Amino acid sequence: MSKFQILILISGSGSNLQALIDSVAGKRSPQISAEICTVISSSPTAYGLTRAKTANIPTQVHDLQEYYNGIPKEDKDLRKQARKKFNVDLGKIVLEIKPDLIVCAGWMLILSPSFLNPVSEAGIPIINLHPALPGQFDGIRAIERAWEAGQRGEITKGGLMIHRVIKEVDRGKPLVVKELELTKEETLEDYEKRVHENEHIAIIEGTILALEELEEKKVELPEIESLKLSE
Ligand SMILES: Nc1nc2c(c(=O)[nH]1)N[C@@H](CN(C=O)c1ccc(C(=O)N[C@@H](CCC(=O)O)C(=O)O)cc1)CN2
Ligand SMILES: NCC(=O)N[C@@H]1O[C@H](COP(=O)([O-])[O-])[C@@H](O)[C@H]1O
Repeated sequence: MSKFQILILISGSGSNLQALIDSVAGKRSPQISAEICTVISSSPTAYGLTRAKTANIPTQVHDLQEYYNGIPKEDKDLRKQARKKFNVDLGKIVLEIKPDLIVCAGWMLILSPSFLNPVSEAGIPIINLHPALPGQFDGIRAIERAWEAGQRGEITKGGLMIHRVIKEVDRGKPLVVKELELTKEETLEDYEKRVHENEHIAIIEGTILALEELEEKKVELPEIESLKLSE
């Protein structure tokens, strides 16, 4: 029986991609029973591309800056059109590959409805790793912002989550949530290290949960089809 195919979106170092690569290869538990069909990076210099190539995983670069080339920063409308085409084209690339699941593992660009809608219509779920608790620090620099809030005594808990990707950034349904105590004595570097260690576990757990949901849907479908035929 063919294995589920996972497409992974990255933008940087790819340490979470590496955790998924190692899990799929059986080098890290729990093991993901699926294949990584493609890694797409938003940056041509992302070290994650090297990690993927080392693991013989096909890679592509989908660089927003290439879409912005020649457009002055001040030309907001033209840049908006270019960004929309970036999303439309990314959707076409993904639908051509037809993965079963998309994992955002450090993908640092907001995905617009021009991408999300066709992918959703194709029935391809997307999950994302975010280094903050649900509703805590949406967007970028979440680790730093959580640590700073801890330093100000505003919060005592930070953490990270794996969540469904919807239009509203970092507001999709959480699949995995890991809370981390924040103390004023801990340096940002040490907190960041703890976050990353837990991310590498959470991204495997979240991917397995998403695949299990796909499996359940696959099992349900024939039953529904057979019920329809018997009517
Ligand atoms: N529609 C969605 N897109 C994305 C989601 C999501 O939940 N819904 N998750 C993000 C990942 N992410 C946080 O986990 C995130 C990444 C980047 C940004 C962001 O503001 N990016 C800016 C550029 C930032 C910069 O480089 O200065 C942008 O896209 O213009 C927010 C959240 C993946 N996408
Ligand atoms: N908002 C998204 C976001 O901040 N994602 C963060 O990018 C890093 C990717 O690291 P990696 O490239 O080593 O996997 C991770 O820390 C992840 O939480």
